[in-house]
Amino acid sequence: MTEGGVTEGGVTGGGVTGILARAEGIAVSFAGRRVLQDVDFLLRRGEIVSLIGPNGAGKSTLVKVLLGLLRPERGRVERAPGLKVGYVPQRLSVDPTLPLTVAGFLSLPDRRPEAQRRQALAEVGVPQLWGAQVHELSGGELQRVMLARAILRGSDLLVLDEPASSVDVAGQAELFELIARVRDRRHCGILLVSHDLHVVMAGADRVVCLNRHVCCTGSPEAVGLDPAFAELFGSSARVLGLYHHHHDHRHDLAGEAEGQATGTEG
Ligand SMILES: Nc1ncnc2c1ncn2[C@@H]1O[C@H](COP(=O)(O)OP(=O)(O)OP(=O)(O)O)[C@@H](O)[C@H]1O
Repeated sequence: MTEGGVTEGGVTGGGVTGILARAEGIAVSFAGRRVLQDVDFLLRRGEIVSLIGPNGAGKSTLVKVLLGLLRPERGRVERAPGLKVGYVPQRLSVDPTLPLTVAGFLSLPDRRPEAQRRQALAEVGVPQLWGAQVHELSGGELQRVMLARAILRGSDLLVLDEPASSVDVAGQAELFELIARVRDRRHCGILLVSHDLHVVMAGADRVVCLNRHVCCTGSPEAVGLDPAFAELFGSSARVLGLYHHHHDHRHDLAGEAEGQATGTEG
């Protein structure tokens, strides 16, 4: 039924290549409907990559494939041996009747020394939240606490789902500075997943623009100027400037590509 393959020993995390995860030729269908087609993706240690695309573009599906939570119908996935992934969700549903402080939450599922927990909270800029109740945190605070938890667990790869959705514009700039600092200090790979094009401009090393296939990829500047990006994001993309890159396919009304994509890894 499937030709998908997952290899855990094929790449050297933090070694010669520094590749944390790689996917090649990925295809996924749900109930006979193709949601990913011929997708290549690469993430290296020390890199911040933004995976962007409109709602339903297949971003979460690709992340699940990369993390080994979903087996692709076609293609190949490789992960660095023993890769530790820290997932920072958009929000977390916490039972408000369950008292749980941030300090306690940082020790889930296994206990961590207080000094390490305090240091992780300080590293993400919210040391004052130590005694706060998790269910009372704002969206932005919760994301920082989740980030602290991922740091504490020594994650090699941090995946942040819609990182900018719960914070205002000023908060977003701060959050992205923080993400860059975490990358510099921990030398982990960071994958930002978003349908919000502003995330593109927020300090990623590389942007991958997905709409069932990789429409364009490269530096934020190059992607911001790509007509494929403009086509996906409409008029809001046009404020980003001029186009210089060619896009040799169009999307039909169902979002399917007509013709060939030429997106290459930047
Ligand atoms: N388990 C599933 N069963 C059936 N269809 C699914 C399943 N998971 C995702 N899909 C469909 O696959 C498509 C891609 O979904 P996916 O969640 O990957 O998109 P996304 O880019 O992450 O979207 P968003 O930005 O809205 O979160 C959507 O049309 C979705 O309805």
